[in-house]
Amino acid sequence: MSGPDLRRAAAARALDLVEPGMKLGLGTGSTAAAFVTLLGARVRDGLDVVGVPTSEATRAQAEAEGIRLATLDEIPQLDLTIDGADEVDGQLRLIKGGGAALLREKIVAFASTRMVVIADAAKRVGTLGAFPLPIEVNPFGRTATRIAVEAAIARAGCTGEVRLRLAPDGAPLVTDGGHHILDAHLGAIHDPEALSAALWAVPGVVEHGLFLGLATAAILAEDRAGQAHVTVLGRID
Ligand SMILES: O=C[C@H](O)[C@H](O)[C@H](O)COP(=O)(O)O
Repeated sequence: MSGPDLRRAAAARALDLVEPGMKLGLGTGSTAAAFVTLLGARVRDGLDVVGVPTSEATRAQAEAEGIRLATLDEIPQLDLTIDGADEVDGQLRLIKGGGAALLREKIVAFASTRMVVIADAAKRVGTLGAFPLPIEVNPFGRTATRIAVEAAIARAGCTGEVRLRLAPDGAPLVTDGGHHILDAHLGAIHDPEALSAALWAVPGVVEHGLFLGLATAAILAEDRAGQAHVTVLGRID
């Protein structure tokens, strides 16, 4: 069973949570895209929902699917956000931002009553940090910010290298919000709360990819004897 099949299985389970009239946060990435595709089919069958996209990429996809969209200024409180993740641990703590959408994703998740993560079960980890932690920074003073970020990481008891994320053309990647991304290759984050607080103390850090206390459930899909098997962590109702 391929990755796309597993992503679709997790997305299909999440679609069961959607009810008519819901205000939805629409995540970013390949798994969230699978959900938007399935949601689009339901909308064309008559389901009435409104979505707030977490990236320009998701906005374009959702528009093409015919999903009614709004901004968080028009709808500041959402019922449910469905989004992917790069890592999820047993306490539903996440690393997100592999697709550089972490800032809007976190704003939308924070504005949602429920955030349900959908992912290939391979994203489940015992300890966060094998996936490089994305840290979104203002381009102004980026080198000074990077040095301060490295010091904050050390203060939080982590070690590793911090690298500027580049776009395919070799220039610094620019997020939807006009910022840059530093990827912290840490290996293991034993105290995510301490690292989050340390990063927040650095001026120039706009957001980081640790999502702590935001996800209410995770739907994880894995291959069992050629069939997609879905496991739910947390409360799905
Ligand atoms: O910035 C991107 C997001 O946080 C994605 O949700 C995350 O990278 C997971 O993406 P995918 O479902 O493609 O693995």
